[in-house]
This record gives sequence, C-alpha cells and structure tokens, in this order.
Amino acid sequence: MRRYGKDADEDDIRARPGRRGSRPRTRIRPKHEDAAEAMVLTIDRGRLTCLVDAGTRQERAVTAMKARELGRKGVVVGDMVALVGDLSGEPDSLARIVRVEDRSSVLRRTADDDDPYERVVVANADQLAIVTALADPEPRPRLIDRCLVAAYDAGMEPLLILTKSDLAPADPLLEIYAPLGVRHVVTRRDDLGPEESEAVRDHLRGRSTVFVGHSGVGKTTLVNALVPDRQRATGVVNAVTGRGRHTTTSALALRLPAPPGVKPGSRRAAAPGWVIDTPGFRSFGLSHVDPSRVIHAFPDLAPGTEGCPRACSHDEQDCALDAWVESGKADPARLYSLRRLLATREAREGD
Ligand SMILES: Nc1nc2c(ncn2[C@@H]2O[C@H](COP(=O)(O)OP(=O)(O)OP(=O)(O)O)[C@@H](O)[C@H]2O)c(=O)[nH]1
Ligand SMILES: [Zn+2]
Repeated sequence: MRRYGKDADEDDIRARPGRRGSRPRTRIRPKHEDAAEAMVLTIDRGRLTCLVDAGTRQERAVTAMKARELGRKGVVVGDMVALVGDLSGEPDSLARIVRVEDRSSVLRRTADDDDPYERVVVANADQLAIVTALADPEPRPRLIDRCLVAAYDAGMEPLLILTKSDLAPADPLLEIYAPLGVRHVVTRRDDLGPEESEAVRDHLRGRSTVFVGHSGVGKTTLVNALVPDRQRATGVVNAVTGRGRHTTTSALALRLPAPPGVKPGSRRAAAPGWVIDTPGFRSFGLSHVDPSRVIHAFPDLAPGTEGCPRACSHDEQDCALDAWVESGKADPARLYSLRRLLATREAREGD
C-alpha cells in the first residue's frame, strides 16, 4: 500500500478524531456573496481544479488555491466551494476558494491503524464501490470487510464490483456478503462494451461513487470503460499527465456520460453521476472508526444495543446483542457479520 507523502493532497487538518461527532462544520461567512459555486474535481500540489457553471454551456474547469482566510480548513475532492477572483478558466488563471460548504458525507481514513489522526479523503460522496478481482489477484475478504466498515462509518452505501469473472465464479464470495445485503455487480474486461458498461452505470446514476481497489484488480480498465473520454469528462488537463495516468495522491472526480437517449437539458442529463477515482490509496486505516456509527448500517441490530454497557465493543461478554438475536429479533448471521466487520478494526499483517 502506498503511503501518503509529505504533500499529500488531502485535507491536511490533523484533527483528533471522535470528539465532536461525525459531521464537520463550516463557518458561514456572509462575505463573498457573489462568489461562484464550484465542485472540486482534483487537487495537485495545492492547486485545486474546480468545475464552475456545471451543466451549462459556460461550464469550465477553473484552477484555484485556498484563500488565506480559510486558515487550516481543508478542502478535498467532492467539496462544494465558493470561488472568487479570476474565474475565466484561461491557462495560468488562478481563482481563490473563500468558502467550503457543509458536507453531506466525509470519507475518512487514517494512514495506519495506530495513527490517531484522521484525514478526510473525499467529501459529499454517497456510495463506495469496492473493486475486487475474483482471481489474479485473489480476493481478500478481510480487505473488503475493512472497506465496508469505512463505508458504513462514513454513512455511504457500499457497492461490490467483482471483476475478472472470466477467471473465477462470483458465488463463493457473494455468499459471504449475502447477510449484509450489499449490492453487487459482476464484470469482465471482454464484456465491457457499450451495453454492459451502461448496466454498470445504472448503479452509479445520479450519485457520487468513490472507487477503491487494490492494485491489479482491474479498476483502471473498469473506470476507462465507464468514462470513455476521461479528459473531456473533467476538463482536467493538468491532472492527467502525458502518460495518461493521474499521478498525484489526490482523488479525481470523473463525470459519467449521459445515459443514452436522455434529452439534453433534462434532469437525468444534468445529474449523470460521478466516479471518484482514488489512485493514491487502496485500503483504510480504521482507528478513527466508531462502532456506534457502523451500527447505523444495521437497523435490525441497532435497537438491540440499548441494553449494552457503555462504549460496548459489541464483542464482549455483556453485549446485549446476543440476547437480542437469541430472542429472535434479528438473524444471527447479521450479528456474526457485524462482529466480523468490527473485528477488522484491529490491524493485522497484510492490511
Ligand atoms: N482476465 C481478466 N483480466 C482483466 C480483467 N480486467 C482487467 N484485467 C487485466 O488485469 C490487469 C490489471 O488491470 P488494471 O485495470 O490496470 O488494474 P488496476 O486495478 O487499475 O491496477 P493498477 O494499475 O495497479 O492500479 C491488466 O492486465 C488488465 O488487462 C478481466 O475482467 N479479466
Ligand atoms: Zn454491545
């Protein structure tokens, strides 16, 4: 796993996790009322590429920097921001980000499991696509579990994308995730034509999906099929190097093409969905994860935790969930899955 370098393009606020609840707050500044609304597409060495006038004929990518008045407040990919200054988007022009809007979600990670600091990786995404090959490389269920924990902790819906189905069947792996009710798609490289790609896009329409996957699982192959014209999808020229590879540790937001047959200017054409590719990380340090946030993803078990001791790990002698399941209030397989997921917070060799 690649580690973050010194100038990692993430939220560089090193906040102690957990003390003030899960929602980051933004101070509302009444100044700059005429600022333009924009979405952060990618970040490269302190330069942020922002999409202005999205969905209109004036749509353009504008390069911006954080205004000094933002202080240490971080700005990450997916953030909605307010821009002032040169908004022309001309080469060498530079705008300033004067405000970061409230976030609907934050995907966090800690660099390592024993790292007490958390970083926000992507803002405002609603889905986490966990890309796993069915073979070559072998699937790593523990890694999938850790990604699921990160998704549930962030309040994002997980989507399992199983690639390379030409090499191995999907059923044995899907069985493990059946009690969790995780949605899934199975793909193979040679079946990623227009129709099959559109079937995958069906799972991504109208939402913002962060793609994570271990090296070699076929994430690039898949994302290229989903967003055939990467460059035009973002207008991000600088972020894509001559080698056609995005080289920073920052995520990169790519807009999906409009669904076939959809009228330009219609609502579906305006919200085709976003793929947020993450070249810089493959897993999550989970030391920031709070079991009580994860349990929100288990509405059948959540009420059963009322009788738990304070700060229950839900895997201890006095945990009330055992009685809850024994009395038939929830499926034991669900409790087993929850405990398996929570157990992945403990670091282990190979994570
Ligand atoms: N057999 C088979 N091979 C595939 C499939 N999808 C991708 N591959 C191959 O797997 C290898 C890795 O694919 P990539 O798309 O580069 O994988 P990646 O996840 O982006 O990996 P990195 O580039 O290391 O980040 C390439 O040789 C692909 O051609 C598939 O469905 N079946
Ligand atoms: Zn408990």
